[in-house]
Amino acid sequence: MAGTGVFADVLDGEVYKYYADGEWRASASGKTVAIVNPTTRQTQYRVQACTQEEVNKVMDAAKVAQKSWARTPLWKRAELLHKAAAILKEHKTPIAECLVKEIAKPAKDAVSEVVRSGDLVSYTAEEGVRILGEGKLLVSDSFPGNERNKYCLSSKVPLGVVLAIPPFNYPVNLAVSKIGPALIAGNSLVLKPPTQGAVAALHMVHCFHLAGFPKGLISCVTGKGSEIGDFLTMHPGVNCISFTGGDTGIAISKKAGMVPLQMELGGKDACIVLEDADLDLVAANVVKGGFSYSGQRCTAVKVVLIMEAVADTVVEKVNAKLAKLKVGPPEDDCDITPVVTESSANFIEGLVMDAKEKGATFCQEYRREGNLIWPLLLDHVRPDMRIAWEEPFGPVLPVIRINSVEEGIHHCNASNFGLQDVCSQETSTRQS
Ligand SMILES: NC(=O)C1=CN([C@@H]2O[C@H](COP(=O)(O)OP(=O)(O)OC[C@H]3O[C@@H](n4cnc5c(N)ncnc54)[C@H](OP(=O)(O)O)[C@@H]3O)[C@@H](O)[C@H]2O)C=CC1
Ligand SMILES: O=C(O)[C@H](O)COP(=O)(O)O
Repeated sequence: MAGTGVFADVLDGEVYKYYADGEWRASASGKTVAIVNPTTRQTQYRVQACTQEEVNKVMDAAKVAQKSWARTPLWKRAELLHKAAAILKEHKTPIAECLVKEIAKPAKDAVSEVVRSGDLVSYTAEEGVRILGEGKLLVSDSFPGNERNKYCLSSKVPLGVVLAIPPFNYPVNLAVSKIGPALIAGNSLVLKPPTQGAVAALHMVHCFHLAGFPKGLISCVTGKGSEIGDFLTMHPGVNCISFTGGDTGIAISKKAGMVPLQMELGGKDACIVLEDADLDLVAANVVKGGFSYSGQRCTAVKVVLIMEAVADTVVEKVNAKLAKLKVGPPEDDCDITPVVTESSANFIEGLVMDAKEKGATFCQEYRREGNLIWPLLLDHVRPDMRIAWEEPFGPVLPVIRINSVEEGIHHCNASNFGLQDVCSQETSTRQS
C-alpha cells in the first residue's frame, strides 16, 4: 500500500514529504497541496508546498553532488541505475495504486507504466554506457592554411543540474525518461512532479533513494506549478530544463534564459484514412489510438481525416467498437475512466459544445458525470470548429471527411502542433 512498508519514510502523518539532500523532509511552509482523486473528486493525498528557500537549498546540494558524480565511473553509474530499475519494478503495486488514485489510470495500465519505467531506466543505463563511452578524434587539416599537426579529442561532458518537469499523464514514466539519461550522463537532477501524479513520483524517487544514489544527486520538490514553477525554471542554479507538457512549455522557453531546453509539448496527432486501407484494422487502431487512457496521451489519435468514399463504413465500425468500451472507475480497469481534473472535463465539454453549435454530427449522445466523459465520436467536423485544431486530451474524437490525400496532409500541416501522424493507407508513419 502507498506510504507504508518500505515507503513509510515518505509519509509524515497525512502529508507526503519532499526529497532533499538524501532525506525525506516536511516543508517549513506548513502549507500543503491537495491531490484530488479524479473519480471520487475528494482529496486523496496531500504533498508539501515547498518554499523558495527549500528550492535554493536543493539547487545548492544538486550542484555539489554533481561534481563528484561526474567523476564516478560510467559503469558504476549504470550499476546504480540498474539497481533502481529493479527496485522500481519490485514495488510496482503500491506505485500503480497511486496512479489509479491520482490520475485515474486503469489498474492494468498503471502497473504497465511502472514496469515500463523500470525497463526504460535499465535501457538508458545500457545505451548510456555505449554512447557516452565514445569520443571523436578530429584532425586539423580540413581548413585551408592548416596542416595535420594538431589533434583534438572530444567527448561528451555533463551539463550540471537538470530540472525535470513531467506532465500528469505519465508521472512515473515521463519522469524516469528524464532522470535516467540525466544521471547516466553525469548530471544531477531536480524533479518537480505534476501535482496530479506527485505521490506516484515520490514513491518512484524513493526507489532511487533505496538504490543508494549519493545524497543531493536526485531531489524532488513538490508544489503547484503555477506557484513554484517560475522560481524553478528561472533559478540560476539550473543548467538544463527537460519539460514535457502542454503550452506551459512555451511560457517556460520565454523565461528560462540561456540554458538548454528539451521540450516535448502537445499534439494534434492525425490519422489519415484512404480508400484502400484495411477498414477493420483502421477502426481497431482509431479506437485504441484515440481512446486508450481516455485520450490522455500525447501520442493519441486526435483527429481522423477520412476519404469520403469510406467514411460511412469507418464511422460505423468505430461506433460499433466504442459501444463495447467499458466506462467507469480505474479500479475496475475500465477502458474509459474519469479525466484528470474537473477543469479538464470542462475544457473538453467546451470543445464538444462548440462543435455542436457549429453543426457536427454526434455519433453518440454526449454524456458526462463529474469527470467521467463517455466516449464520443464527432462526425462531419469542419475547420471552423475548435475541435478540428485543439487538443481535447479526453475521450472525444473528431472526424473530418476529405476528398483527397492532399487535403488531409494540408490539414495536418496547417496545425500549430507537430508530434505524430499516421497514414493508414499502408503502415507508413510520419513523425514531425
Ligand atoms: N510531447 C510529448 O512527449 C508529451 C506531451 N504531453 C502533453 O502534456 C499535456 C498534458 O499534460 P499536463 O500535465 O496537463 O501539462 P501542463 O503543461 O499543464 O503541466 C506540465 C507540468 O508543468 C508544470 N507546470 C505548470 N505550470 C508551470 C510553470 N509556470 N512553470 C513550470 N512548470 C509548470 C505542471 O505542474 P502542476 O501539475 O503542479 O501544475 C506539470 O508538472 C498535453 O498537452 C500533452 O499533449 C504529454 C505527454 C507526452
Ligand atoms: O506521454 C505520452 O503520451 C506517452 O509518452 C505516450 O506513450 P504511449 O504512446 O506508449 O502511450
